[in-house]
Amino acid sequence: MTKSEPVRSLLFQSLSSRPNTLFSRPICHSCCRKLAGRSALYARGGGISFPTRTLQTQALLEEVVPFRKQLKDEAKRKRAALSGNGAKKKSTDKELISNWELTVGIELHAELNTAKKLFSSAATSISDEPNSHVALFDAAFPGSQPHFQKETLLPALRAAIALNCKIQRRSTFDRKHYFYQDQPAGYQITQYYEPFAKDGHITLYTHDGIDPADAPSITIPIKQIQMEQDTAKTLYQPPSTYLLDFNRVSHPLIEIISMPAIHHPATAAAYVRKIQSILKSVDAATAGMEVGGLRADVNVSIRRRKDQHGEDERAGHSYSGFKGLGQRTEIKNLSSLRAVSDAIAIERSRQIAVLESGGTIEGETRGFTLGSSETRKLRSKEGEIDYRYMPDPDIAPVVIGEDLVQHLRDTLPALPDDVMDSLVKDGVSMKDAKTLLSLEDGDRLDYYYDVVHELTIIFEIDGKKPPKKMGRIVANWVIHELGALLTTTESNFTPDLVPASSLALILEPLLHKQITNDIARFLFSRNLHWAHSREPIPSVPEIIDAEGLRLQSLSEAVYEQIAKPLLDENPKMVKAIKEKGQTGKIMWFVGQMMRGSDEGKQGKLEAKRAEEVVRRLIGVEGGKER
Ligand SMILES: Nc1ncnc2c1ncn2[C@@H]1O[C@H](COP(=O)(O)OP(=O)(O)OP(=O)(O)O)[C@@H](O)[C@H]1O
Ligand SMILES: [Mg+2]
Ligand SMILES: [Mg+2]
Repeated sequence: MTKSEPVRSLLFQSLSSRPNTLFSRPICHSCCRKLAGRSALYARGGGISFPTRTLQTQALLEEVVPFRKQLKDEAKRKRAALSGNGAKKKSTDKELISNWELTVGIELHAELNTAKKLFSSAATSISDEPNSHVALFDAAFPGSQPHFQKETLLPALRAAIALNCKIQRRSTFDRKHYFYQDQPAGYQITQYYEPFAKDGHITLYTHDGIDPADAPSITIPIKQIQMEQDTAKTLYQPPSTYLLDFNRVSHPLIEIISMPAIHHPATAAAYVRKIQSILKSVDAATAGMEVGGLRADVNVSIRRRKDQHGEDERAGHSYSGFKGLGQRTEIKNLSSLRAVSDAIAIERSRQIAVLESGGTIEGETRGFTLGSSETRKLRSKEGEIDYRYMPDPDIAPVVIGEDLVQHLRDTLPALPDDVMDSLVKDGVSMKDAKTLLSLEDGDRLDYYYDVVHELTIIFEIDGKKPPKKMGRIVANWVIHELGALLTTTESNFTPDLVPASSLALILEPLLHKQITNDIARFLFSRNLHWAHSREPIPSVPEIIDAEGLRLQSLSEAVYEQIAKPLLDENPKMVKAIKEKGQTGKIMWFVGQMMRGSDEGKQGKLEAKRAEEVVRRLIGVEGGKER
């Protein structure tokens, strides 16, 4: 919003006036980003660049190998060293891992889906021109005051309710002090002493991708959720330039803190994935990990398994009632599910190696780059800054009424678990239900519902009951048939590619066996073609009628003509069915009819009628209603 000169010159000053030597110690959450005294800094506002490189930095730059390259080279070297004795190492690793119990606690930072920033009326934006939405307070202009934007509470509350937290009637904001170039005030406003939500939990199931050892489900307690400000975004321009985009400064965040109750890397990733989908489903946070909308800090410790060495062998650390934990290290700022599980597994191996060789684990903050074979020390506990938390004197306590909480509870959108249950009830397989929930951030699921809705209306108008397998068939088309078509036409999914109403008009005659699968596919691809060519589209029923695509129901005689030769060729099977009552073999004949005949291949045969004919010809009546 404010594009005024004072703010721009402030951005310039706030960077250039700070001695660069301070950067040699990266501080706090998003800070473990590679800066460490190596970079030139620029703040760019509205297309203007302000060079702010200090003399010290200039001197350093001359001899510096870019940090990212150093990491890559190191990882390459490590991988090469490991590859020589890979197989043997893997089996010893497994043995060692089984002696130690891993414990993980996760801090998740999610950008809330709000129009305004946390303490100013500047707009939140992730794609606008850099530094175009910066209020005086966001840039820490002296004398500027925070104005808490109450609306930002709503998505935070929806998230907390969805994560089963107790909403605190009164919460407060505190200052967490640290210095870094992406934090203009020199402190971050967060909720340290009295967060707005506590004591939540989520349950993860096998289909969420948890480790088999946690099957069939595991409940992870959430200690608390707090609101806080985001920091500026640092844009790295190799080899040594860092640009700062202050649009992100003070974007409202929630930090979701889990208890140390996760014991497997896969479960940790499943936890993050599930929280991401819950936040999306209640419209609390929409931006995914790939754009930095969700960032994870993982805390990792290990302890010897109880059954081998007894209670007293256990380490003596504790956290919020969880006792006997090992010393934790914290790996900051992970931005993909893969990075979460890899970093944990790699850090576990490192800690095991240290303890097995008689060493001790130091409390450290570490970093991890995806693809690397190791976590990397950023700073030790002693080097840790004292955040000097203090209540923010400029922000009044937040008081949340029970009526608001109840209203949000009553109007909360369906959560992923509920959606999954209802899809499965509609006949969708668990696998397809999961796929629907995950594709295009839920857009494919919305498309599925639109198609089902359109079909329901068609059936209502026709005065018919929707067939039981409608959900399964729609899911199949929305996922697999559409997926194949998108691949062959190299298109990306959008809901208007083949409008839901058109797909419903294709599926209605298919469900009634009035057209074959092949014809339905043909109609589907024709619709997609029209969508691309932007020609006027004839309606689906018009094409079916104009081109005579509707199936005429085949006579009993045709079914018999297909079945009889099969029965004649397989007298032993017929005997087994007739004399030994092996009726399961009837479906073998049905399968042969459906797959082996021209009519079957064209989708003109109905399995149920084929079964009836086979039973009648063999003389075995009955059969399950399908
Ligand atoms: N011994 C341990 N092993 C594994 N995880 C732990 C251990 N002790 C604490 N944790 C986890 O570490 C996290 C601590 O987060 P919290 O925000 O309370 O503190 P912090 O990391 O010191 O603060 P911040 O990083 O926000 O400045 C929690 O998720 C908790 O479950
Ligand atoms: Mg924390
Ligand atoms: Mg932490």
